[in-house]
Amino acid sequence: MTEIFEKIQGRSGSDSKNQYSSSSDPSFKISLSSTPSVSVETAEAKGTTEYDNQNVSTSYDPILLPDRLKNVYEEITTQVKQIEKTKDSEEQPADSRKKSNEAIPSTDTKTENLKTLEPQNDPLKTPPSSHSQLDNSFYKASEPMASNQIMGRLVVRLRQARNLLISSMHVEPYAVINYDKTEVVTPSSKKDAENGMGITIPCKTRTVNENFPMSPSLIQSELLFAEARAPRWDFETVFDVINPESAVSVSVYDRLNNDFFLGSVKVVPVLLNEYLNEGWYKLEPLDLSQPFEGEVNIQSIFEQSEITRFGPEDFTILRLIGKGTFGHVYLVQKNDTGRIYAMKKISKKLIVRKREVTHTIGERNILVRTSLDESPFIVGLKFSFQTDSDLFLITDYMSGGELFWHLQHEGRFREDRAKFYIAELVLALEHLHKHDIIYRDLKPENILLDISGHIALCDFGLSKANLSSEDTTNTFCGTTEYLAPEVLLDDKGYTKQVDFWSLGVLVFEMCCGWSPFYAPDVQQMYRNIAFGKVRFPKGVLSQEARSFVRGLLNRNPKHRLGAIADAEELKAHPFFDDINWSLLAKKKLPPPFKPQVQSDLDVSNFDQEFTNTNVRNINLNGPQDSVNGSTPLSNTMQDRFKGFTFTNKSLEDRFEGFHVDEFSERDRLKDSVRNEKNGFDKDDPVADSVFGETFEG
Ligand SMILES: Nc1ncnc2c1ncn2[C@@H]1O[C@H](COP(=O)(O)OP(=O)(O)OP(=O)(O)O)[C@@H](O)[C@H]1O
Repeated sequence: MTEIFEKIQGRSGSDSKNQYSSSSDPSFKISLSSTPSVSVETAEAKGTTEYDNQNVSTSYDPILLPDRLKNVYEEITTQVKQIEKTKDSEEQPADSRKKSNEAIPSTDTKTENLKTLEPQNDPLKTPPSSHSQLDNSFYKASEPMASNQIMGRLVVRLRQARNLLISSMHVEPYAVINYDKTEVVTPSSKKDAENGMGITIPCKTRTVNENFPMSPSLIQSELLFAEARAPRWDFETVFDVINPESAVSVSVYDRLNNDFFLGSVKVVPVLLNEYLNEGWYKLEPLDLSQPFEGEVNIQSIFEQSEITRFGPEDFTILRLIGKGTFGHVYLVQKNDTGRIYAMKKISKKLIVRKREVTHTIGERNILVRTSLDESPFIVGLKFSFQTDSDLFLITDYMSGGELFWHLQHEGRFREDRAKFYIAELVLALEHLHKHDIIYRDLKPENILLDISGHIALCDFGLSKANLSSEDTTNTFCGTTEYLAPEVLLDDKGYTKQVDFWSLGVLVFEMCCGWSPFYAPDVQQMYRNIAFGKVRFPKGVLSQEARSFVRGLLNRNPKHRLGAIADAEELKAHPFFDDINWSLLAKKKLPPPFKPQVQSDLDVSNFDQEFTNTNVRNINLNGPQDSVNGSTPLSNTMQDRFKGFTFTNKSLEDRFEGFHVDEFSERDRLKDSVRNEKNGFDKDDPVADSVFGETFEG
């Protein structure tokens, strides 16, 4: 990978910022997409220019281009502006363009004179973020090519930081690099001595009072402090590019001081083939009103790929990390980029046999939908494909493991830690509900932690899409302990409110260490859910937390917290008084717990029962277990899986109104529960009474 940067830098013949990389090869092309859109050859070649993509608009800074490309630049700019004009005259609203970079590179002495060439109101220019005083010389194609045209690799290199705001020289800065929900952790910074690099001392530390010259030991400690403020990583990683809107975000922490947060920055790279993005980017603090220092040097290069479809042969299985009802989940490595993912392999025969085809296609569709959209706290789908016998979902690997795993190991969480997870879950549910999706299977096993300790929901196998706020559904599904009473009892069906009930169960379980309705016997558990009292253990939950749980565990869904204004109501509850929702949504609130993860390949947060399994002989291209057998599925059956493969081509969500998987057990169960409770009227407002430590929803 280093070679790529060296190649590019070598070509441009300089190390300066934001250089356009040109080749000495006269046939070198600036190509904006794999299909003919804007293709410009260099002066030495024919010089033909083709344009046909109305969506392309970009801008280059001519000062940054080698001389021989300046003409080309001018030609592009003129043509692009013409395209823009045409678009404007077609009455496309100017503000329909997406804002791009959330951060801008900072200027340094070298780039100071390379300031904006375009007028401030140029729509192609990224608006500087309000809190930054720095100039912006970083552009992106404001309306990138259709997403199906952009597939490739983004090589990102985090070189170093400078002027970090640290209080002592004893630090071990490392960074978490995130692109399109894929996270990578760098090792701690290298000492400059290891790099053979000299170090620079910031001016202010060099002021010397002539009457009191600095002693050698003072100079030495000044030097060490300056060195600590400018850690060097020279770390490279490669990401798969699927969503052209995605930003590279870099967050710097201090490993030595309890993962202390030293700032973060977000940059949307220019996705032009082999274009070198480089700059010093100002780090942002959590609280933007505070003065803050620190910058990072980030380079990235996009390499376009011709491949638009992937299959099992493009991945290598490394470990088994989980088993679900319909298949196994593996830690895999993508062969071309080396990127690590989780691969869920689902047996077609098994889902046909269990009449779960619609749910499985539904899961894939919801993941596609949430992946193409900025969905916080939902595991990101990268690829989906199929063979004759199996379906495959490739998602970002959440190396922090299941919340269940941590809860099991720690017994229970402190309320502030539980609150953090619940708050992120509220945002995840808010997002799903806004998209008319009910999650229906909220439980600690389906809540994963990423490398930083943020949550990500996985397993949308039971989710139901296309259900607006008034709509009801009545499939009997979910995990017993978390089932809302109306799922058991209400013939008219249930609504999104079932997710908030499960959330109430979760808050209780996280803080108290057991589930409020748990019973070893399932029938008893149903009875507890329908009629049981909830007992709060003494001194565990604050008043606000109890009130929050009571609000959620209200048996009448019409009176449940969230019934009127969905997640907004939950967010406004006093339990969350100390949560800054906008910072939380941007993942800028530091998680209360950071999972121990040494590298991308670390599986220590998963059950050894899975991770110790030998996976060497697994054949992803054919049936491997007895359930698949050897008889192939009929063509009619295979047809039901059409559309599962996700190539990031135009998204045609095919959410069918489905009504499958009714458990025959359901009616029997309802009757038994009803018989127990004579006269229970589900429509009655249920008294929210609390008797000391006990309440009935
Ligand atoms: N992206 C991921 N990163 C890390 N681990 C994952 C990921 N996806 C799934 N897992 C692990 O695999 C387990 C099973 O995955 P999942 O719940 O999606 O499978 P399932 O077959 O739908 O399971 P279930 O039977 O519970 O419905 C998860 O609980 C988790 O431990």
